[in-house]
Amino acid sequence: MKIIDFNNIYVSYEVNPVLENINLEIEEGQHWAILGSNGSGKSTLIKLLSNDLYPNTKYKFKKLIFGKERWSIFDLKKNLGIITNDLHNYFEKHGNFLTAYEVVLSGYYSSIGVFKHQDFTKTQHKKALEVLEFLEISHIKDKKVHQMSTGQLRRCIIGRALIHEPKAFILDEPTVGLDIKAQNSFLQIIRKLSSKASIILVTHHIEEIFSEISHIAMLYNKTIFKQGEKKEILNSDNLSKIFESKIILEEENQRYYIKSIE
Ligand SMILES: Nc1ncnc2c1ncn2[C@@H]1O[C@H](COP(=O)(O)OP(=O)(O)OP(=O)(O)O)[C@@H](O)[C@H]1O
Repeated sequence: MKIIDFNNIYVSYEVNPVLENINLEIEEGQHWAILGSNGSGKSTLIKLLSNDLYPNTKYKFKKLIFGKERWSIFDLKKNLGIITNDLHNYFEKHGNFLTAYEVVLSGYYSSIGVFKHQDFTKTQHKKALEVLEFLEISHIKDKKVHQMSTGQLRRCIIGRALIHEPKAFILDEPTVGLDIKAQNSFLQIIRKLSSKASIILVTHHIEEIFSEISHIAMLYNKTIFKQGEKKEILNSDNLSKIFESKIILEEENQRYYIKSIE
């Protein structure tokens, strides 16, 4: 089953085209990194996936998510855990009185917080605890959002999606704002998550491409410049092109890093 099956998609903001001729097929079980420089259209691509934006109907296109053309927002969220920093910021602003446990539980109603009229079953409560355990944040169960570190809140937000056991997660620059240690432990959590669901990691940080990532798509010049298996696509030439710099990429123990850039 294909998670994403896109063909000939164009997206414009008002009259300006931002994405052109997007063709992308992502199979269940694969893990992808979507790479692109600032302004290359990564966020736009995510908005397309979350149905916050629609393709330009001037062009004949295919846009299937799990084989379906139409989704209700709620059903889509159950299948596809989309984790953006907008959501993180929203919780910081409007949900800072919530505990870690409540943030996770709120996923059942896709609400910001839990309310008296919302009923949760025993199974749902149990699941919320399991999710906290899996994400290694059981110890902050009763901690409130305003007392949490950035990494802790981000894990809670993943937990909020994880209660639905989605088949795939789309993570938009998930390590923004994390220090080196927090970044590393967060990446370990994402790797753990990759045993449960497909990961689509949207980033411009090469060193975040963990070993389980099997495929790469590179956005450049409003379109997908290259895509395919990591070993074919992730190289100095392709990176130099999309970041418009002379980049030497190195790999050691399945970790990639930029050796030099001019
Ligand atoms: N609401 C909008 N209205 C008009 N143009 C927009 C809008 N949002 C984004 N754009 C433009 O679309 C292009 C792609 O932007 P997008 O945010 O998708 O890039 P990105 O790859 O996510 O960038 P970054 O890495 O900086 O987050 C940019 O040229 C941007 O200026």
